[in-house]
Amino acid sequence: MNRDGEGTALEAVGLGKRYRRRRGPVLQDCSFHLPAGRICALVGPNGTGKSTLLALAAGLIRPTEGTLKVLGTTPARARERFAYVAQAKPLPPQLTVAATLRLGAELNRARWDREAAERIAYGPVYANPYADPYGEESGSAYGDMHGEAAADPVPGVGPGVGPNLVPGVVREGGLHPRDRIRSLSGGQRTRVALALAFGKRPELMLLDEPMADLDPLARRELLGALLGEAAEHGTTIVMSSHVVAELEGVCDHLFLMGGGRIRLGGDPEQLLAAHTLLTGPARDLSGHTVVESHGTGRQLTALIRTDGPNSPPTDGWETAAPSLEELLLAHLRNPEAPDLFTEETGGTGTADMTDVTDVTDVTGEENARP
Ligand SMILES: Nc1ncnc2c1ncn2[C@@H]1O[C@H](COP(=O)(O)OP(=O)(O)OP(=O)(O)O)[C@@H](O)[C@H]1O
Repeated sequence: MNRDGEGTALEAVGLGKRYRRRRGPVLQDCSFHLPAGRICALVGPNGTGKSTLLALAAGLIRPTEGTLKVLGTTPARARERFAYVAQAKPLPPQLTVAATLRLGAELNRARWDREAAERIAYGPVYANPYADPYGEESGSAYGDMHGEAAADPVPGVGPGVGPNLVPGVVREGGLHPRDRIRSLSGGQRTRVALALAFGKRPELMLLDEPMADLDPLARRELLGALLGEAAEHGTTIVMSSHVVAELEGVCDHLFLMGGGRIRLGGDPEQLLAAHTLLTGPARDLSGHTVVESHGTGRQLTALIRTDGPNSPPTDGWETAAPSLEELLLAHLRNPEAPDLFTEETGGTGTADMTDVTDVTDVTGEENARP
């Protein structure tokens, strides 16, 4: 339990991962703490180790150094309690959607939530309240594996629409229980993979770029489902993403990865409140922690830390609160910006938000982008 009486979803201490001896480490001395019940966005440039961190948490690979606890124990011991959706979303191509969900149910007998899984897989497909999405005639997982799909008993309704469905209610891009995995688009596979994750009713969901190949409507629907799940069951969600705009207002926790570690961590509101965006004629910003600055000619835009001992300068600067996108972009542009963690998130050896007194004297000039 942490100081607020919450459990801990993830705890890394001195975590390191190196794939090949001759190559540099992907993660190095990475320490952080994620309280349970948060919806956490994991962001960072390509190749910074987001998938690696999620795979370590899922127990698919082992750390080279340090430890990563999942739900207070090792990933292996926590296996039943978390769900992991990989970027590649490997699913058995020969199975139907219904058989895949049945397999999920068989593998997770103790906790399977059929309704939750079907809600995600089929979305608003069913208008018939008596519909049985598994359809008795759709056969067993074995039958499906061996190509024994049932013939469509509703003549003229069209391919993929079965007897338990009201014709015309399968929305465009929607799934039917008897669709085979191999016939699905990338976004439709994502839907099935997320359905398996939801059906498991996990305490923790580890999602590697879950929204990448979904259309805007499906994104909205599935983000809504994730929020509902987290609110109703206190599920912790960790999801990597490159789409910063969709994270705003959804996540109540943020991890920015870079340089083999978490560079920014904590409640996005608190992280934003610790920064000010300045615009004005270029001049000396020494005495302030400048995260990043860039300018055209004599005009400068700078993101500075405002949680240090110095208040933001007011003389001639226009000041504004940064957006989440501006905060992240500034840190991405300047990998040298000092790390920042809200109090509850920082691991061993990390900066604490209450503790950023070591103000680096950086002028806008020195830190300007070329
Ligand atoms: N199985 C592997 N064997 C060797 N190197 C690997 C392996 N998996 C990842 N890497 C390397 O580790 C680094 C981090 O990769 P990772 O996939 O974790 O990054 P990422 O932040 O998820 O990237 P992206 O945003 O592009 O998905 C990369 O340099 C990658 O080449």
